Amino acid sequence: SDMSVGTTANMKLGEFKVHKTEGNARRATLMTAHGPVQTPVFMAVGTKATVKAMTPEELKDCGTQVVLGNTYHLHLRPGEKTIKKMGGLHKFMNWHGPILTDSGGFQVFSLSNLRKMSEEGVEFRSHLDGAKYFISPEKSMEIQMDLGSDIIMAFDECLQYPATDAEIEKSMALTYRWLLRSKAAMTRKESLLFGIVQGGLSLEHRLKSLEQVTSVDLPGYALGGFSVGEPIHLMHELLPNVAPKMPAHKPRYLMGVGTPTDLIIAIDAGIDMFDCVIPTRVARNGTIYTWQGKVSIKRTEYREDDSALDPECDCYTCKNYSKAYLRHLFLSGEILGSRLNTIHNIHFYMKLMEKAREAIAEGRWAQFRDDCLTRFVKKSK
Ligand SMILES: Nc1nc2c(CCNCC3CCCC3)c3[nH]c(NCCc4ccccc4)nc3cc2c(=O)[nH]1
Ligand SMILES: [Zn+2]
Repeated sequence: SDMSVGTTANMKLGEFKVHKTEGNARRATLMTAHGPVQTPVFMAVGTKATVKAMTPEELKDCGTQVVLGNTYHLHLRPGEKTIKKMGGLHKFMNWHGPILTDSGGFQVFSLSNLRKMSEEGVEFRSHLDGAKYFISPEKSMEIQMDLGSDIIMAFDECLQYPATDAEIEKSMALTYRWLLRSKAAMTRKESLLFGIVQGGLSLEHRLKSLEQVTSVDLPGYALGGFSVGEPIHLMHELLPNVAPKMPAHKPRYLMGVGTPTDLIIAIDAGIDMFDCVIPTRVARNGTIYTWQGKVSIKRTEYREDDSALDPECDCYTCKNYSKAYLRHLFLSGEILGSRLNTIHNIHFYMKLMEKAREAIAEGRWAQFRDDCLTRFVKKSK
């Protein structure tokens, strides 16, 4: 499995070692201050210093390697200065593996009632109590460094969809200037700064932003501006024309993506890292991902169904509970229902990535890709 690619001993901080490729897909290892990350990797979203409904031990048991923190939320509550005083985010949330934090820009645009944008940064009111805040590239770096993040995202502007060519050009130019300020302000040597490529859904602008952002020497690069309301096929069509053009020996992170099908398509295009709230969010709403497609646990047909969520899954939930019981918990609004469904969905996503890593390492990625796409796009029940 993951050790088939040999040892990660004597890898330097930030080193990205590509062990095997098959087409654009690659099996690699990224070394962080909190240990190696085996890629392709799905990273669990822990917005408010917790991956909702799961303990760190359960995350580890499901194969989680990296947890995401949220600069915007943690800045508002409890504040990065408090978390720093408590020993940093790893100690605060008792997660001692790698942590990646987003830079907060995307969250400001999607959560707060924005007050005003300027060259300097973004002024906004908190979605919690309406208090006024200001985030800039410098402030975002300060917050992420105070949190003790292993992978820090540059402060960018994520354009909504649709956007005109003029809006795209203006925004990606600002994102580039903010990247230079982010790099100048990120002085924490244990942290890896990733740049973010924008450019909307336009290949021409994507390649221009790619050229600008990758002209800045950084340990990794992300694709932002996707999964922002565009028809998903547009992203599927653009990825194979953009991802392979990103630096081959640096990690490629597709932000905010996605469903199991999205992950398979993106790995095939050359993406290494992913994050999305889908597996945790839809679990709490009773939607379960399985190797036979999606299951909606509330369906009446499961009322007396004694079988596991997924006969092909070996997670704690599938080994110990029936669909009937999980349907009962969901309909009763029981907290245990959220916990058990989340454990399964996170385990499924992590197992999907583990199988993808093994398939690439063993030269059978094309077969695995096609098998997954057949399984996942089958109608859901
Ligand atoms: N800096 C930055 N972040 C982006 C993010 C946030 C990624 N998760 C961050 C975690 C850190 C903590 C919180 C999240 C994105 N998320 C999405 N789509 C999510 C779409 C989605 C929403 C709800 C359900 C399913 C899909 N597109 C994104 C684009 C950008 C971007 O350009 N720049
Ligand atoms: Zn399971």
